[in-house]
Amino acid sequence: MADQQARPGEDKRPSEIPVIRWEEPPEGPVLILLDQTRLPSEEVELVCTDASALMEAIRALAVRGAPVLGIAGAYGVALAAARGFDVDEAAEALESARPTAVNLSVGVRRALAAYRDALTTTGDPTAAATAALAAAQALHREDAEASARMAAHGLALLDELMPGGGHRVLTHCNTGALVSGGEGTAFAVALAAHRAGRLRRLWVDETRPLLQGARLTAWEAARRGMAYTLLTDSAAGSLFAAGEVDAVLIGADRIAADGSVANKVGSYPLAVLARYHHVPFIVVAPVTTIDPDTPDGASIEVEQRPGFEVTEILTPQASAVGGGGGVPLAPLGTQAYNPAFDVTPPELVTAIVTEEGAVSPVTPQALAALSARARATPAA
Ligand SMILES: CSC[C@H]1O[C@H](OP(=O)(O)O)[C@H](O)[C@@H]1O
Repeated sequence: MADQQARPGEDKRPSEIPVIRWEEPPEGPVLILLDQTRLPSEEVELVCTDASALMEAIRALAVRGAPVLGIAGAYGVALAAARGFDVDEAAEALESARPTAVNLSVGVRRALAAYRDALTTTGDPTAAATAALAAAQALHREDAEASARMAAHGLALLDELMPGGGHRVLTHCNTGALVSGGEGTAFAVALAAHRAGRLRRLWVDETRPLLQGARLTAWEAARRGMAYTLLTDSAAGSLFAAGEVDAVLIGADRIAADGSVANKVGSYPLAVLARYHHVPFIVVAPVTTIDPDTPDGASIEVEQRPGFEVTEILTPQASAVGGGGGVPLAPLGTQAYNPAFDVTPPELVTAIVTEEGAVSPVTPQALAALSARARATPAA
């Protein structure tokens, strides 16, 4: 098997284009995104001038991944305020763009609260717009700091579970710098292990149907000089059976109060495989992904996506929202089942790693204590 070998010393961010950035050209403020639907073949900027454009970008997964969705949602509220649009309408539209990732709502609501508070105290829409932007920028900074802390806690857990290093880690979907204000969540742990010389192999699930693993994680791992190997999702089982996986590291889009974890579809089968083969199944996510208002896994709304994402290979020209135009993989008219996420019950989760530390076993009480600790920790 011709695996990619580690390239010590090479350690570059995924792109020279930031994943998300706010700019204020003379014609008015804009939110600029690195269009993730065009990666890895093209590094293209997507300029959003209003919340509607940002909502479409979120729906198309041009910007994607729970933590950065929260950052984007907050900037979207600031954009609407700065450009004089109806802020409440913009907030509602942004929150509806993708229902499973709780961070989107967290970011939108944080900027909206800042806007409303400032408008109440000053009566000045400009001051309120400034407050919304400050909230988005603070969230952006905090996420970068949280990513670094998750990486450190996650590596410490890997070393504790598997003393001696040489970790062979399997990951699913994409959880690197493309989903974060920093270096990501689960991927950031693998990157920390690589930098410490303790990552023997990163197994990268391609992650059908939108191929976040093949298109994005493999690309990030290559830029970071990591030793990685791409595999089809269906090949993961044989890797476990061959004893080639020491741990599974995945992200999360929403963690219910009971510890149920919603994440990219295909995560739950990995949890079952990990349990059967006695391999740690580790979830890495910021505390803000823990949603105390969602009691259990059955309460999590799982986003259902269009069938053409399964029945077609989407070319850069084929919109991931408009649909069609891709290369058919199935007979025309084929109906497809396409949940974007699945839910893993807490009993299959070895640990949840956050910026406040790791929780294991995963219990409602431990998660509540973690959230309380985060609230008590001063923001960056
Ligand atoms: C840790 S955020 C990344 C998270 O988001 C992905 O979903 P999507 O690509 O649809 O935004 C996937 O669930 C990842 O684990």
